[in-house]
Amino acid sequence: MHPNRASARLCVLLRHLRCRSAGTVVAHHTSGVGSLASFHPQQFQYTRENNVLSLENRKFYEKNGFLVIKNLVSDADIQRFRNEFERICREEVKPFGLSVMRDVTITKSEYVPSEKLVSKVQDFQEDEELFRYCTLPEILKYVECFTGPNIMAMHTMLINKPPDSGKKTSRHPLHQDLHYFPFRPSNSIVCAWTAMEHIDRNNGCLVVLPGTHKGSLQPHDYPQWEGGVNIMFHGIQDYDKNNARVHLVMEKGDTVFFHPLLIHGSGRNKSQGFRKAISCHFADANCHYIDVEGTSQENIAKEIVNMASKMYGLNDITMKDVWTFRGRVVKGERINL
Ligand SMILES: CCCC(=O)SCCNC(=O)CCNC(=O)[C@H](O)C(C)(C)COP(=O)(O)OP(=O)(O)OC[C@H]1O[C@@H](n2cnc3c(N)ncnc32)[C@H](O)[C@@H]1OP(=O)(O)O
Ligand SMILES: Nc1ncnc2c1ncn2[C@@H]1O[C@H](COP(=O)(O)OP(=O)(O)OP(=O)(O)O)[C@@H](O)[C@H]1O
Ligand SMILES: O=C(O)CCC(=O)C(=O)O
Ligand SMILES: [Fe+2]
Ligand SMILES: [Mg+2]
Repeated sequence: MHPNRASARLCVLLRHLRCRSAGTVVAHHTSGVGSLASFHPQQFQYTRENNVLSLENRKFYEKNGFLVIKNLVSDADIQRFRNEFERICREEVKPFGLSVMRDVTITKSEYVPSEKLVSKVQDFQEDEELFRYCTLPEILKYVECFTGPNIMAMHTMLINKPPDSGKKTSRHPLHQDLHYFPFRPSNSIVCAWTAMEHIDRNNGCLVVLPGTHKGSLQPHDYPQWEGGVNIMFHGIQDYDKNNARVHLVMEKGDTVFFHPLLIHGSGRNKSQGFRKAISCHFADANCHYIDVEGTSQENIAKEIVNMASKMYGLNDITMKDVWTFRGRVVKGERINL
């Protein structure tokens, strides 16, 4: 799309969304505890009752901040996501709003449209084929246990972790996703991350620090890595090195649901293949925006807002605008976000 047309479209959209949200009554969900939770002997804080999670599942998530569901997404769906990703890389389609990221070691190399030069695509909310992931009933069924029935898909990514160039830039530093999000409460946000192939320590699996979702949001910044760091890959500067690290070995279709405060990252890809995963962050539509000015999130907010302003040639964009623009309702109604 021509950049002027794109920014004109964005202006109209933002005006519309600002009007809409101005008239909305703010109704906060104060806790993640569902109405039937009181029938259980223990109180749950991070999950809601809806007859999908077994008691064992719920206890696991409450304690650890993540839950892996095996074989949740079909091979046929994953093949469709792969096909569409390849079409995007070959520039056969250019979904509105989508960002294509290359590894930091090759950002200055000549641009050839190829899957081998793309490390991730982000914000595919306007790509019907990839966005199907965020609407799959088998995914939403689980998401609802964390968000409740009004569900927004807030942030979408397909990660194509490249074989490491030798500079270790394929790592993703340990971080909490909440660092990027100007909405709360955190217990009403969940990430779904689906392995698109077998993923283990060799090709750079997810690494999680179980139980860290019970802590608070930590300050994040670029790690001091000799070989360079990818843009916006902030990490926690000093996390508890004694905390157990768990490497999540996953098969194609396996899906992990995790809390936005859970500290996680991913290791180097030592294989020759491009390790693929697709993910979406969902939130309860009742969540509310917060002002991150003066908080530890200010550094990333500045980067995100600058990037969006550059992308659309607009200079009065706010963090709330960026996230309002990215968000899509996938179940129930759009409320505050
Ligand atoms: C839990 C969620 C975590 C999240 O990630 S939340 C969302 C935050 N991230 C985003 O929104 C990323 C959105 N995308 C972008 O910022 C841009 O698309 C992106 C990746 C910079 C590419 O920009 P383009 O304009 O398409 O490409 P370009 O090649 O002209 O680059 C613009 C400037 O950025 C630099 N760059 C691109 N990819 C990089 C990388 N991987 N690491 C470090 N720097 C990188 C590039 O060198 C260029 O810099 P300069 O202008 O020449 O100084
Ligand atoms: N020394 C370190 N300091 C800070 N973060 C690290 C360090 N080493 C690894 N990490 C981060 O921890 C996570 C997992 O690392 P992991 O040890 O699994 O991968 P790796 O170091 O790339 O590979 P491996 O240890 O299997 O050779 C990643 O997010 C990585 O960025
Ligand atoms: O797939 C990965 O390597 C993890 C990415 C991640 O945690 C993120 O982008 O927030
Ligand atoms: Fe993350
Ligand atoms: Mg290591």
